[in-house]
Amino acid sequence: MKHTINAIKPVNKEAGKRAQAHLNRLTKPPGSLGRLEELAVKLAEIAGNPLPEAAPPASIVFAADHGIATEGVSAYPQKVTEQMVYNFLNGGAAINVLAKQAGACFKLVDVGVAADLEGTGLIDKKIRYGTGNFLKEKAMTRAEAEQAILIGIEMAVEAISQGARSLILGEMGIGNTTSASAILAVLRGGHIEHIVGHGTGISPEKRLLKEKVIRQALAARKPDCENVVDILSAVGGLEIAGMTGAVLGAASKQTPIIIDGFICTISALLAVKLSPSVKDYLIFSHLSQEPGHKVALKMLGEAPLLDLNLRLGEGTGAALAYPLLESAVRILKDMAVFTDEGVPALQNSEKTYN
Ligand SMILES: O=C(O)c1ccc[n+]([C@@H]2O[C@H](COP(=O)([O-])O)[C@@H](O)[C@H]2O)c1
Ligand SMILES: Cc1cc2nc[nH]c2cc1C
Repeated sequence: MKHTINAIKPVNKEAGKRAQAHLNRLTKPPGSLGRLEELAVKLAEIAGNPLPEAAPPASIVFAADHGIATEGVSAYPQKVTEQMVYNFLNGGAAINVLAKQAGACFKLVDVGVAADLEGTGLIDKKIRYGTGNFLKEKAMTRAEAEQAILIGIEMAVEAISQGARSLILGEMGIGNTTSASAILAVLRGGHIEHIVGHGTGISPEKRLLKEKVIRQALAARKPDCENVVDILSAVGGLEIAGMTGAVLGAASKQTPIIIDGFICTISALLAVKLSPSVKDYLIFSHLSQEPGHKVALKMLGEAPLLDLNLRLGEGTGAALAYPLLESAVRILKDMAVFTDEGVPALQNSEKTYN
């Protein structure tokens, strides 16, 4: 992990300036493509190249179970994590559809599902059969948390070595909004009412129970808010740690990583805590309905690209935002520039896309 963190460099601001200068010469009023221009500059900074690439993307979903689910904090039973893994492997989940549309290769990584799984395409990196119920015991050992981060690094680096030029990050784990909310509460301090939400769709009464469970668990576990591995081992999730690793791995390889909803953003927050330079490699796709997401994004000083009332996870919001990266790249590469004579003939581009 140290080796990867040391390999994370600040992004290349000079390449971003060159991209911005190019954007300003394109046949449009300066700045008129708004946030798409910001995205183009960001991609140039990440790649260290004013003409960056985003294609092809790879979609990586980390799956794991949560002992805290037995406290009745989710609308669904733990078994659904396993059922959804088979759905992912059969290509029937929302992320399969959206990753295919984005032209992404899809990877499903089991870091801690509480069942023995088998199937074509499954990447078996199981560390344990779900976390411990962190109301009663630590979620995992520090060694397990570190191992999950290392697996995440390995998965991201492998996808990039196989040709991915951007990553679409996602997760699956019944109960993981409770874990993510607990982590956010540790990092942020203060009251938790505004960060605990309805997850998969729990009732107002269950949401109050969820709040109580988190409050009691934090009082019992007392994680060190300055230590990412300690936080993960106290109240974390194996897939949350895996995604933190994937973020570190992508940043170490100067590759943009598209962050999905609430749980994924909490993983990103942990990665930024480990290495502040990571932040400039992250693209926040959408605003989740989970209230803690707004809080976490504010801590990072980030505004997501989309707001579609999503709360599914799996990387669906990240996959939906991916085409915007490709649009930013194509604007940089394919638009005509103003000449001394004014607007050039508009049929200037010979490039076509299928
Ligand atoms: O991505 C989000 O913002 C998001 C918000 C709410 C729920 N989820 C998904 O729903 C599951 C967690 O919800 P819960 O209620 O079981 O804690 C997990 O599999 C997540 O992928 C995801
Ligand atoms: C059906 C279902 C699908 C999911 N995908 C991500 N989290 C999920 C939670 C449930 C319950």
